[in-house]
Amino acid sequence: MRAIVPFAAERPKTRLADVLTASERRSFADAMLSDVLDALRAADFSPHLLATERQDRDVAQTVDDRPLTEAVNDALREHGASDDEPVAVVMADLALATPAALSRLTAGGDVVIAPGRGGGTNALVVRHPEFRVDYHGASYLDHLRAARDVGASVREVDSWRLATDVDEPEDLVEVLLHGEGASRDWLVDAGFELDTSDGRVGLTRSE
Ligand SMILES: Nc1nc2c(ncn2[C@@H]2O[C@H](COP(=O)(O)OP(=O)(O)OP(=O)(O)O)[C@@H](O)[C@H]2O)c(=O)[nH]1
Ligand SMILES: C[C@H](OP(=O)(O)O)C(=O)O
Repeated sequence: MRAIVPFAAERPKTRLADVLTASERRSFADAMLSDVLDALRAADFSPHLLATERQDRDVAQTVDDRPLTEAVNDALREHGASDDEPVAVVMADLALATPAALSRLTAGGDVVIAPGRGGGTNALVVRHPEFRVDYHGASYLDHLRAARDVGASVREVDSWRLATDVDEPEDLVEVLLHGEGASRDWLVDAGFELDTSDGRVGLTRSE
């Protein structure tokens, strides 16, 4: 199954600005993208990058610098999502995604939704030609509504790994705890460590 992977290349992960510089955020976002592409390929998806600028990677890609929703909807239109040719949309910041978790997206449903923590939509499979995305805000709720409006059935994938998109500094703790790939390695190389001194596990960084 084709999997569109949207990727904001120039100023990614601004919500991590308190703990990472702009160039570190670009480099870390790139490591997360590697993990997502690897996991998708291992789960037999064909990834297709939808990036705001061309990426020096061996992957099919479309460059589109418009906002996320417009770019994804155009890609859905172009690829013509249908029952015969479903199209997945998988975010590039799912650093904990495993092939097993991603494979759960492929079971039936006109629209399959893996919600993100905090109201977002981390992964979708679209089999209905009229379904369109509307990201940001509580996009999970907006996508349920959008599916209902076009008469599409919805199946939800309840997956902690797919629900954990890496947006805020506290999400880096989850990557250190549970990551298995380039994103975790990047954090370790950058000097991040778990802080288990008090209450909920936190994050420290060595100089
Ligand atoms: N193609 C494209 N992808 C985008 C765009 N904005 C975000 N994305 C991607 O969509 C996914 C989810 O986006 P966010 O969690 O908002 O990521 P972000 O924009 O890098 O992070 P913040 O600046 O902290 O909001 C990630 O895979 C981003 O790379 C965009 O305008 N165009
Ligand atoms: C793109 C957006 O991501 P979030 O801001 O929730 O990480 C969403 O899922 O609607």
